[in-house]
Amino acid sequence: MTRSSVTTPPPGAGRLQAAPGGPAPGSPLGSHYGDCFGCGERHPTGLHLRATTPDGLTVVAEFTVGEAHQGAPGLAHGGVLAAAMDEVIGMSVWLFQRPYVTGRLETDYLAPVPVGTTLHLRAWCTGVSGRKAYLEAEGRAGSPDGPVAVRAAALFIEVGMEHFARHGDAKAIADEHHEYEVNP
Ligand SMILES: CCCCCCCC/C=C\CCCCCCCC(=O)SCCNC(=O)CCNC(=O)[C@H](O)C(C)(C)COP(=O)(O)OP(=O)(O)OC[C@H]1O[C@@H](n2cnc3c(N)ncnc32)[C@H](O)[C@@H]1OP(=O)(O)O
Repeated sequence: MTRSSVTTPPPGAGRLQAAPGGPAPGSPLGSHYGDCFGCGERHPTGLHLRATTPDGLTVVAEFTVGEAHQGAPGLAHGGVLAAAMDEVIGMSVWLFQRPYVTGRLETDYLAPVPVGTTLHLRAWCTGVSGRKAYLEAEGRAGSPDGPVAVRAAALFIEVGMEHFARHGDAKAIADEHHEYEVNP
C-alpha cells in the first residue's frame, strides 16, 4: 500500500485492544444505520455490506458489485469502491465500541472490478494515538484469497455521539442507538 505520513501511525502509537463489551470473535457486526449507503438494509442501491469479525480485532465483509455501482460500462465506479473501503474500515467502530469518522481515506486501484464480482473486504487497525486511529483495508476479487483489486489506508478520528446530533439527524440516530445518549 502506498500510504502517506498522515495515514501512517506515529512512533509509539498503541495497538487496538479488544474493547470491553466489544464483539466476540466470530460475531456479526450490525449496521449502524438502516439508510446508510454502505451497510443499510433499507438503502435501495447501497452496498449492503454485511460484516463479521473473525477475531475481535479485524473486520471482514463482502460486497457484490451491481448495475447501480458502475462507472465505465460493466465496471465498478472508483468512488463506489472507495465507499466500500470506507465502510469496511468504518465498521471498526464496533471493535473500538466508540464512534469514529473518516478524516482521510487513501485508495489504490490495482485492477478493474466487473459488475457481478464479489469483493471480499478486510480491514484492520495499525495503530491508535489519542483520538486518531490508523486503519488499512483490502478488497480481493472473487474469494478471500483472490487477487487484491483495491487497497486503502485511512485516518479515522474519534468523535462524541453529539457530533451526529449537531451535524445530522439526531432523532434518526437516537431511534437506532438506544444504547448511547446522542445528545448529552
Ligand atoms: C459501538 C460504537 C457505536 C457507534 C455508533 C455510531 C452511530 C453513528 C452513526 C454513524 C457512524 C459513522 C458512519 C461510518 C460511515 C463510514 C465512515 C464515514 O464515512 S464518516 C463521514 C465522513 N467523514 C466526515 O464527515 C468527517 C468530517 N470532518 C469532521 O467532522 C472533523 O474534521 C473531524 C471530527 C474529523 C475532526 O474535527 P475536530 O474539530 O473534532 O478535531 P481536529 O482538532 O480538527 O482533529 C483532531 C486531530 O485529527 C487531525 N485530523 C483531522 N482530520 C485530519 C485530516 N483529514 N488529515 C490529517 N489529520 C487530520 C487533526 O490535525 C488533529 O490532530 P492533532 O490532535 O492536532 O494532532
